[in-house]
Parts: sequence; C-alpha cells; structure tokens
Amino acid sequence: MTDSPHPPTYSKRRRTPSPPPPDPYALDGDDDDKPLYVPVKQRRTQLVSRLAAKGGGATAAAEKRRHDEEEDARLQQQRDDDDRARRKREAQTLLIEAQEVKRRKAIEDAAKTEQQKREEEEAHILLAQEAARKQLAGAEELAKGIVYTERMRSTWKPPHYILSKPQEEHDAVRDKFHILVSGDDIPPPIPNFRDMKLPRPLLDYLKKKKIEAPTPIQLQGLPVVFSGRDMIGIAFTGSGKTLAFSVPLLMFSLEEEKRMPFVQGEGPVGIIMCPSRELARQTYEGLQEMAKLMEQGGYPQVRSLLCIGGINMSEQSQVLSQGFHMVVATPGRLQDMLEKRKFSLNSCKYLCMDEADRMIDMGFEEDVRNIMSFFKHQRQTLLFSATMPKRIQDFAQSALVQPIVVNVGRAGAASLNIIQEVEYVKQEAKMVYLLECLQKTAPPTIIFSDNKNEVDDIQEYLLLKGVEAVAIHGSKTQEEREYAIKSFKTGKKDVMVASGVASKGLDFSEIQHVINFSMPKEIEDYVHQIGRTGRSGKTGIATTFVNMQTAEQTLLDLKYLLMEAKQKVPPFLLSIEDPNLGADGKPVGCTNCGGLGHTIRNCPKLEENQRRTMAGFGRGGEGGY
Ligand SMILES: Nc1ncnc2c1ncn2[C@@H]1O[C@H](COP(=O)(O)OP(=O)(O)OP(=O)(O)O)[C@@H](O)[C@H]1O
Repeated sequence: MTDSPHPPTYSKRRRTPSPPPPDPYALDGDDDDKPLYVPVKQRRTQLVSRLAAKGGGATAAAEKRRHDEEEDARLQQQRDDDDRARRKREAQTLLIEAQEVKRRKAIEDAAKTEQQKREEEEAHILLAQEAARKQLAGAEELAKGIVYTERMRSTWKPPHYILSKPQEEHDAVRDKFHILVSGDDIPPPIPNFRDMKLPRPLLDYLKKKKIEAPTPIQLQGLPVVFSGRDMIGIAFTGSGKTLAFSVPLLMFSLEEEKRMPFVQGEGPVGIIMCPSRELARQTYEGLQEMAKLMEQGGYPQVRSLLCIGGINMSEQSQVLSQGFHMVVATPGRLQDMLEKRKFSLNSCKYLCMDEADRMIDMGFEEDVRNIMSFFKHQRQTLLFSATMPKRIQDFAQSALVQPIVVNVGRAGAASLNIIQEVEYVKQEAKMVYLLECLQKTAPPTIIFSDNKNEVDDIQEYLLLKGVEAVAIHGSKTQEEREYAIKSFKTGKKDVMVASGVASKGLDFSEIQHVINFSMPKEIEDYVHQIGRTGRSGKTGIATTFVNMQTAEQTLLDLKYLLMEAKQKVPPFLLSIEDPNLGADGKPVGCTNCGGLGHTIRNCPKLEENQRRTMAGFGRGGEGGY
C-alpha cells in the first residue's frame, strides 16, 4: 500500500456478481424493483408511527382519520367498479357474445374480395355436384349401360267414374289437400279407400284402426303406386306414408300368389328398406297383421321376411323354406343375405326406400347401390320421407323411370300438429330442468339426445328420481333395444330416452311430449325427432333445449322452421340476424339440404359428408345393419 494524499482511483473495473438467470416462469413485467406488497393494516401502523415521530399526537390522529376515510372511499369505489363489471358481464349473455363473434366474422367476410367469395361458393357447389354425380344405380346396369325408359304397368285401374272426371276436378282435390304433383300422366287422387278397390278384409282392418279416410299422401300416393309408377313421396311426419307403400306391396303379393303359389326358393315380390331395425320391425309387423286378416278373409296366404341385423335368421327358416312374398330389411343385413345367396331378387318387382334420405345420410349409400346390382330386371322404385332434399331426389333420378313426385307441404317442413317450444337452458341446468319439463304433459314422453353416454346418464338420473324410464341407442344389444321399445309401446314405461334410432319413422301411439335434450345439428333430424308426436291428426308438444353450445346457424334454421309452422319464436331466436337474406328480405336457404337458416356455403350436412369421405366412413353406426 502506498502513502498517497489522494485516495486511490481504481482503473480496474470492479467485478460485479453475474445476474441470476431469468426466471422461466416469471410473468411479463415481473420486476424486482417494484415495492413489495404491504398489507393495508401494516401500512396504517407504519404511517401512524411516522407521524408520531414527526410530533403532535392530535395532528397524527387527524391525519390517520383522513387517511382512513380516503382508504375506505377507495375500497368502496373498487367494490362499486367490481359490481358494475359483474353486472355488465351478466347482462352480456352468452348469446350476445356469440353474436359478437358472428359480427366479427361478418366483418371478416366483408373484407373478402368478391373473387374469394365466388371461389368459396363454387367449391361448395362442386362438392354438391360431386355427391349428386354418384348415382343410385346397380353396378351391372351401369356397366352394361342398361337404361329403362318404359314405365312399369299394373293391372290396377282407378274406377271408371273417377277416370272420366275432368282434370280440373282432380286438380281441385289436390288443391284442397295441399298436394303438389309433378310428372307425366299422373293417376287421379282418390279421396276414399273403397274407390281404390281395396278388398273387404283390408277395409275392415282400416275401419277397426279408425282409419276412415285416406290422408293426402295416401289419396294421391296410393293410386300412383297401385298403377305401378315410380314415385318420390314427401309428406309430414305421422301422415300415414307407411300405408301408402305397404298396402300396394301386399296387394301385388296376393296377385302373384293367386296367379301361381310360391314354393321354396321363390320370391320376394317386393322389398321395403328402412334405415333402422326398429322401423323395419314395425313395418314388418304391420304387413304381418294385414296379411293374416286377408288370409282369415279367404285370400291366399302371403309371407314376409324380416331381414335386420341383431336377429337370428334361422328363426325364420320356415318362411325361407316356403318361399316368401315381402321382405322388410335394413340395408346391411339385406346385402349380406343377397351375397350369401339366401335368396335372390330375380322375381323382385318392387323396391321401396322408407326414410330414403335418412338412409343415404346415415352412410348406407354404398349398401343401397350394391343391393341395386342384385336386380336382374326393371322394378318399381319408391322413395318416401318427410324430408327429401333436392340433392337426394337428384341422386335417385337414375334409379327412377318417369317418376311422379307427390309432395304434401314443403319437403323438410315440420308437422303442423306439433306445438313447438324452444327454451334457453344452460348446459349445467338441463338435467334438473328436465324433471320440471316432464311435468308439462302426461306420459308417454320421449327424450332425445345425440350422445349415447348422455342417453344413459339421463336415464340413470330419471330412474334415481323415480321416473319409469327406458333407454335406447345404437350401442345397446338387440335384446335391450327390443325390451325398451316393447315396454314403452305397451305403456309399462312412461319415458323413453333415445338417440337418433327412435326418431326414424317409429310410430308410438299418442306420444304427448318430445323433449330434445339438445338441439340436433341438422334441422332434418329435428323435424323427424319432434315428429314422434302430433301423429295421425293428433296434437303433441315438442320442447327443445338450446344454449350457447347450439350452433348459430342451427338456431337460424330453427327460427325459420318455427316461423314457417306459425309457432311462437322466443325473443333470443328472433334477435339472431340472418346474414344471408335475399334481396326480397327472405331467407335464401340451402340448396344442398333444404335448411332455411343457412346457405350451401356453411351447410352442416356438406361439412359432415366431407368429414365422412375424408375419414373413409361407411354406414352411420346406429345399428341399421
Ligand atoms: N288415413 C289415416 N287416418 C288416420 N290415421 C292414419 C291414417 N293412415 C295412417 N294412420 C295412422 O297414423 C300413424 C302414423 O302413420 P305412419 O307411421 O305411416 O306415418 P309416417 O308418415 O310414415 O311418419 P314418419 O315420417 O314419422 O315415418 C299410424 O299410427 C297410422 O296407423
């Protein structure tokens, strides 16, 4: 160390400790320099002691009071702000938030150039055309280029006095019953069963069932089908479509049997295809009942075969060994039986697809096409449904010869016999509210849910609450499904909880109330589901729960459907604006599925089909096979 008058200056830089590595979990803006948080109480004590140190106890007390008041006012202000924010949050319902999202999307859409919009539109149209190009025709007929041009004929003729009426009178009958027809040489409508030349036992059967006059689809549809013509039949749920294709098959079968009795290996005369096992069984049972009455009335015996998955076909070995006239089937099992050569379609002249659009939408398209390839000659082809979008009609064109379209109401419209109620129920409140909702009417009630697990959960909850409920969905065994249907149909159980299986065409007597626990994504499913009530001229109620989980375009589809059926539209649905209104202020609607609340650009069905195609999905999984 040197003796220096000046303190040493250090030219050498002092070694500072290196900074600690950054805290990977530190939040942005974390800063060690910020003062540490000191609780209010502690801050007050510090202040009092600082003031006391400055002197003057009285001044200190006054200062403390003032500070306390300031602090209280600040806390009150904070509470008020929090309260206001909370109220604002509550007022801004989830629906409004969704509308905000939609508004932002509309702004984004508006920013798209005309060119971009056109390209999007074209892509969607191409997709729809691609689907339409896939025709409903057998591979062999397509390969050989076989095209049938002559329509089928039958021996049935309308009574002479009806045939001799002027065309205007027929048109007046159609107008009266709101029947729209298209096609050439359309047979006249016949407003009573007797004039349709039904045999006495059948007339008695109808009378016994309190079926006195034909419904619109029957009074025009039956003459068309009896005449041997191909037909697309569209009419509301519960309006008696089944009879319009079952009775002619029975009559044709009787005619064939009378001409020459069927022996082993012969038949069938005709096939009715259904999208679900339950619906097939119901139609089969109806045919059986009518055939039995005819036999008792002195007509020859005609036999039918039920051809559905989940049942043991050997139980019907007697029918198989005798030859049979009518087959009611689901597509998968029918295809299987044909491939195994259990029977052939060499003499089959009649093919009816009930709920045809549902069958295609459920992924049975390929099965149906394969079945078509087993036909060796022309047959009469019929398609029936309450919802038959143009896309399905186009798809079926190649299988139809000079078809007649009989349309009662808009394809896809809901039955006017149903009071439709839509309620906003938060997801977590649904289960509890369900119990209250069940009180709306006396049983029987059907509750629909899209989700199989949810179906089970709802049933379990209802059982716990003492409600007699059964459940049915595609993952249940055939026995469980049959038990559920039987005990519900016979009135042993009050409530049936179901996935889509039970919505397709099942006819339970006098369902009072349908509850859609969740709104189906596709509006056609909604129409079929609520259609389990309000059947055969009776009135029923349908309640549908919607909430933020319901897609906005589904809500729009629903809004227009309610408006069309002149139902009460709840304010939250009314407040949803349609971004796709036409120049006339009316909804443009979707050319692909017929929904009114969206266009083809955002058609959920098209998206679902695309998803299926990409995933290589086949049939739809509710156990149709
Ligand atoms: N002419 C009629 N008069 C009164 N009731 C009828 C008549 N025809 C059929 N019904 C009855 O109406 C009910 C519904 O008939 P059906 O099941 O054929 O309807 P649907 O139009 O096929 O309905 P969905 O589209 O739901 O399959 C049945 O119970 C049937 O017995």
